[in-house]
This record gives sequence, C-alpha cells and structure tokens, in this order.
Amino acid sequence: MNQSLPAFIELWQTTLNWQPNPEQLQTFQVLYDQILEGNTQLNLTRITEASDFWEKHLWDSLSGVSQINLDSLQNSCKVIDIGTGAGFPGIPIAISYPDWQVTLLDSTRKKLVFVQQILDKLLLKNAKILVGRAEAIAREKQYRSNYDLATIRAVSNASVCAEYALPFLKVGGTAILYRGQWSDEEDYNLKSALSLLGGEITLVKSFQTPLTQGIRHCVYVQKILKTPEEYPRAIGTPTQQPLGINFQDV
Ligand SMILES: C[S@@+](CC[C@H](N)C(=O)[O-])C[C@H]1O[C@@H](n2cnc3c(N)ncnc32)[C@H](O)[C@@H]1O
Repeated sequence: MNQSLPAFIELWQTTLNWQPNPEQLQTFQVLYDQILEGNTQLNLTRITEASDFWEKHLWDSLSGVSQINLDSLQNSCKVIDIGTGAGFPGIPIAISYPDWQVTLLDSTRKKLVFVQQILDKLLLKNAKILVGRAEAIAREKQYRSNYDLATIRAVSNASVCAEYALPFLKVGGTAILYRGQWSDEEDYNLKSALSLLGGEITLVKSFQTPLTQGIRHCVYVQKILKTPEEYPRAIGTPTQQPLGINFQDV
C-alpha cells in the first residue's frame, strides 16, 4: 500500500502563505500514487519517500509561484512548463491555480504519454501536454510570444533556460528559473544572455526548503522587449554554445 502524503497544513501557510483545500490535498495524494506507480516502468524520479516527495516535488514546485506577488497575472494566466519531465513544477501549479492554463512541454514522448495518463486520472482540465524541443516549438507562431509565465526546473544552465523560455513569453511576461545554488558568475552570464534575448532579472529569491533546509533560488526574469527572431537558435546550439558565456574565459 502507498504511503500517505503528510498534509503539513501549517507549514504550507507559514512558508508559502498558501494552503491547499481538502480537494487539492486529495489530488496531491493521487499525483503521488501515480508517480510511484509510473516509476515502476519509467525511471521518473529518485524522490519517492512521502515527506521527500512533499518537499522536493510539491513544495519546491509551488515555492516559485508562491513567493512573489503575482497579482499582475490574470485569472486566465497562460503558463508553459519547459522540460516538465514527470510534470514538475507544472502539475502542482495546475492543481493549485485552477484558473490558469498550463502547458507541459517536454521532448520525451514517453514521459508525456505518462503525464497525460496522470492528467486524466486527476481530472485536471487546465493542463495539457506538448511534445517537442523547446528550440523548435518556440519558433511556431501559435506558441511564440504566447505565455504570461514560463517555468523551467532542472533542465540546463540558466543561460540555456533563458534562451528556451524568453521566446515563449509575451512582452511583460515572467520566466521563473528554478535553481539550486546561485553564483555571481551565473548571474553575470545570465545577464549577458538576457541582453540578447530581451529580458531582465527582476528578483533573485533565495530560500531554504522547510524539512531538510536545502538551498534553493528562484530567478525571476521579465521579458521587456520582443525576442529577436534568431532565438532560440537551432536544436542543440543553446546547450553547445550557451549565450553570455565567453569561452575565452572558460
Ligand atoms: C532532469 S528533467 C527535469 C524534469 C522536471 N522539470 C523536474 O524538475 O522534475 C529535464 C527534462 O527536460 C527535458 N528537456 C531537456 N531539453 C529539452 C528541450 N530542449 N526541449 C524540451 N524538453 C527538454 C528532458 O526531456 C527532461 O524530461
């Protein structure tokens, strides 16, 4: 029998200033059960113990959106979670913000087939999958400059994440780059990349995870100008030659 997820109602409130309602708590439990089941066939995550899952998948996913003032975002906010894998942070965000429309993008079809099964099981109508490489999808007219919010966790270095995310955003939209540690060098490189992509850092928020005191940073980037058509570059180029990194210095 699967473990029960801890509710941690007070912890949600004190750390994220938000509480799931009973229905959302039940949906988190079903999500956890589904991930454990999927893990027996697909190697989705090493985080399987209940409190670990709560902290590193649920709490961590929601930390990025709960720690800032998102009043500027409309009820119908359009979100894209780039490199969602098994659905993080996108699925917890869709559960917590039922009025938002969340697109879960990943290049690995078999992961997204599984994510679709989860969405069906959770009866989550405000999330949908999208299979493809960020570099290619962001060039398609229907997806480019189409989102208010882009999230991206554990996909690549920050400059690459920015090159994937900025083209998807409307001018004025926000990208949340979920990071572990954050260094001056990463900050410098990201700023150089953003000067090409039409973005600027508005906030770097550092915090500790509430159970194991892990270090996390969320880097908030606002799109201030239209991203030039040449970005994102061809598939594979962003990771091979990240923007803003001077290879003579490496
Ligand atoms: C380490 S997993 C992280 C999954 C999830 N975001 C999380 O934090 O648990 C990275 C995911 O990014 C996807 N990915 C990497 N590069 C991508 C790209 N260029 N376009 C779309 N997906 C990509 C991979 O297929 C993989 O599922």
